[in-house]
Parts: sequence; C-alpha cells; structure tokens
Amino acid sequence: MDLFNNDSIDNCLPNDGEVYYYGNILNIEQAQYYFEHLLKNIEWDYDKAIIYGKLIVTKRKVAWYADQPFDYTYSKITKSALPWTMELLELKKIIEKKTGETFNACLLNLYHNGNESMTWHSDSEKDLKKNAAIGSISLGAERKFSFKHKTTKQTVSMVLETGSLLVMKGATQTHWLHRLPPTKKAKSPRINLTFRTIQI
Ligand SMILES: O=C(O)CCC(=O)C(=O)O
Ligand SMILES: [Fe+2]
Repeated sequence: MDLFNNDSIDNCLPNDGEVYYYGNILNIEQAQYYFEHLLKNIEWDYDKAIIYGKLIVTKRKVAWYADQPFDYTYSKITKSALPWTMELLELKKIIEKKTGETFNACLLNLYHNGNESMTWHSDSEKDLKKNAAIGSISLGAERKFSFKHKTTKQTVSMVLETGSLLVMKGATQTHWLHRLPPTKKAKSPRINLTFRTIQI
C-alpha cells in the first residue's frame, strides 16, 4: 500500500518531468472557506518586476510566506517572506500528508478575473531547491493550465478546479514551461498557492 495514496495518479507529462493532478483534495465548503479567508487576510500586493530596465507592475496580486523571512528574487525584485498564518499552515500540512513531500515557503497569486494570467515560465529560480516538488492549490474560478516542452514544443493542458492540488516535480522545471492563459470564461477571482522549498 502506498502511504501517500498517489499510486493511482498518472503522470500528466509524456517525458522529461513529473506532473500529478490530484483533483479535489478539499471539499466545496473547505475550498470556499479558505478562498474567502485568504482573500481577506493575506497581505496581497501587486507584483513588480524589472524587465529590460523598466518597472512593470502586474494586475495580478501576490504574497510570499515562509518558515523564515527568506528573500526570494525573481525578475530582479526581492521579497522578504512573511510568517505563516494558521490557515496556510493547515493547507501546507494537508498537502504534505497527501504527497509525502515537505515545503518551507508559499507564493500566492490572486487573479481577479480571466484577464489576469501568468505567462510561460519555469520555476527554476536559484533560491529554490533544484528538482524539489512544487505543490499548487487552486481556489475559486476554474482555469486552464498548460505545459510546453522547451525543445519539442509539445503542449499538455488541464483544468484546475477549486480545491484541487497539482504537483510538479523531478525534471519538470528543467524541460517544461508552464502558464496560466488569459480567458474570457473566468469572470470571478482565483487564488493559487504554490508551496515550494527554498534551499537553505
Ligand atoms: O496560478 C497558477 O496556477 C500558477 C502560478 C505559477 O506558475 C507560479 O506562481 O509560478
Ligand atoms: Fe510557476
């Protein structure tokens, strides 16, 4: 018997990485509760990046929480992590139990509607532990999520439902990009939590 009950979940990627979609790990009431709580209580702020020397402020909001006030740098902007809230620790524990992985940080994204998106990228910043699992929880509006192989350009897509968990691990970030495309279908907000491991 597999302690982490993911033995029946297939790898969504055909090669060069591992992505597991667990589907709903929270029921509708739990998903609704965490969505409303996080929307209200997380210290949301616009994401800022310096791209080609210009300060870009995103429409999407973000927040960064962790075990310690780790600095996390991407697109030349450094953020210092806030201490865990009780609810974030509850969610972290749920997915650690489900996956058998551990996490020490969480990047949260708030997409107000389908106009807000995240472009092709891989989560391979140098602060992150290489090949460590990333656990991604979705709350609120259902959105499509896609992977694209860096050399073959093959794409793989799935729909991320409210209360669901997606795990990316192994060589995924080395060989695949991922994105959250914009869509006219989503009229309401979505919160995404990506639990990560900062290399200490
Ligand atoms: O919103 C999502 O589902 C993905 C977010 C993401 O890829 C990231 O924060 O690196
Ligand atoms: Fe990402």
